[in-house]
Amino acid sequence: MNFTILLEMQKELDEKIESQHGLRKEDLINEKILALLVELGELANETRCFKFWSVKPSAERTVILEEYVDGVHFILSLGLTFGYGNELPPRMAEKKDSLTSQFNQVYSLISVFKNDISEINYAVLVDNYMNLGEMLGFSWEEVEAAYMAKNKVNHQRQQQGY
Ligand SMILES: O=c1ccn([C@H]2C[C@H](O)[C@@H](COP(=O)(O)O)O2)c(=O)[nH]1
Repeated sequence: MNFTILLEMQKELDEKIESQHGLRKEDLINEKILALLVELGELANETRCFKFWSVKPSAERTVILEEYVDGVHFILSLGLTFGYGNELPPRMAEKKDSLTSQFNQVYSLISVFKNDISEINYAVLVDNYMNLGEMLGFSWEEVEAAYMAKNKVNHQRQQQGY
């Protein structure tokens, strides 16, 4: 598994967004961290994994996958900002024993990364976000394909003045 193609696609999308809106990626760190936290919340909301007070089922798998790859966009985008993500270390993180705990773990790791933007903290975040994807039942091939589809939509949105 490698990120090379996705990083290249993310770079192209980010550059389009930056030039269209007259921004520099170095100035968008806070926004992208918050965007990632928000996407993670949207993802959790669609799974409904923490809603012990409700009997409604989770959203459809495709909806959950789309939310998941929105998060992948911002993770890659943050990696590109700091030159991280080209060489990911081997998968080492252990999965938590419930989806809710895994979500809380990823939230914590986004904060850890925000407070100390190091390559190791980035790699640990990526590792745990990938574990979250596996716990949601997604293969890497599915994630890649869904990422590519959403990346295309994001380009179209920019062209249409989103
Ligand atoms: O610099 C950016 C800004 C946004 N997005 C993408 C990530 C998500 O797929 C989507 C989020 O857009 P909303 O649907 O939340 O507006 O935009 C990027 O890839 N790079």
